[in-house]
Amino acid sequence: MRLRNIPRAEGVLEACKEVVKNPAGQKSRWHELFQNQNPVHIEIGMGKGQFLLTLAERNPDINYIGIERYSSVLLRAVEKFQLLSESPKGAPSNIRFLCMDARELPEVFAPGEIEKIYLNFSDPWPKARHARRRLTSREFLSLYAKVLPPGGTVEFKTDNRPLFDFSEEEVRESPFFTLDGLTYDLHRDAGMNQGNIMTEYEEKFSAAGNAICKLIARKSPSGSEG
Ligand SMILES: C[S@@+](CC[C@H](N)C(=O)[O-])C[C@H]1O[C@@H](n2cnc3c(N)ncnc32)[C@H](O)[C@@H]1O
Repeated sequence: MRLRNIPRAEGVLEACKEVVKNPAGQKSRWHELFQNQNPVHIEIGMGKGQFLLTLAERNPDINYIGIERYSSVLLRAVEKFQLLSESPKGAPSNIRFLCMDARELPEVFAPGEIEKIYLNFSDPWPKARHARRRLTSREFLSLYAKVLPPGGTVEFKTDNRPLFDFSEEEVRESPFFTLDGLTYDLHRDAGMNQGNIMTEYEEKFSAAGNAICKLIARKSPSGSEG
């Protein structure tokens, strides 16, 4: 996506009460913010928000937090949310938005505070020297292990086969996670595709004929918290 941080975005995000302005101040208190004890699921790199908004509408008993590091991109998701609010059906009340880098996860969430992490069509960072920046690298997996409880999961989708192969390898070598599911062609895999919600990138790439890969990594009961 070309847009980065732009002044108009800052104003809209500031005014939106679903955008949490001081996420670190909510650490250990996310249930208070949602005013219920429902599980919290997050999407990192939520982009324009179609995936998480649909999930939130379908699952009112789960709390969702969309994380995006660029305000210009988060703006698109928030505008989608605001359009829904003005529609007769209204917007889901179980969703919040954070403008932050995933590297800050342990400052924002206490150990075990998140039950599921979604990563969809994450940036591939194709150069080997940038491998640590990939959201499925061992560096990020160890951050995820800090905020998930034992049994918590990371679900990752992409059409980028080199990134997917790298991610599978990182999970297999991880001391914190075990591979719990994998497909190289999600849309033809009845089991893994059940309840699948397409992201904006998924719609674009599958329309172009690309197979979508998906893996599920589960935090081991014995795995330490990174
Ligand atoms: C290729 S887009 C995919 C958007 C969306 N998930 C989809 O599937 O349509 C990846 C998004 O992840 C965001 N992103 C990348 N690294 C991030 C990080 N470390 N923390 C938060 N967001 C990140 C990017 O800004 C971008 O919006």
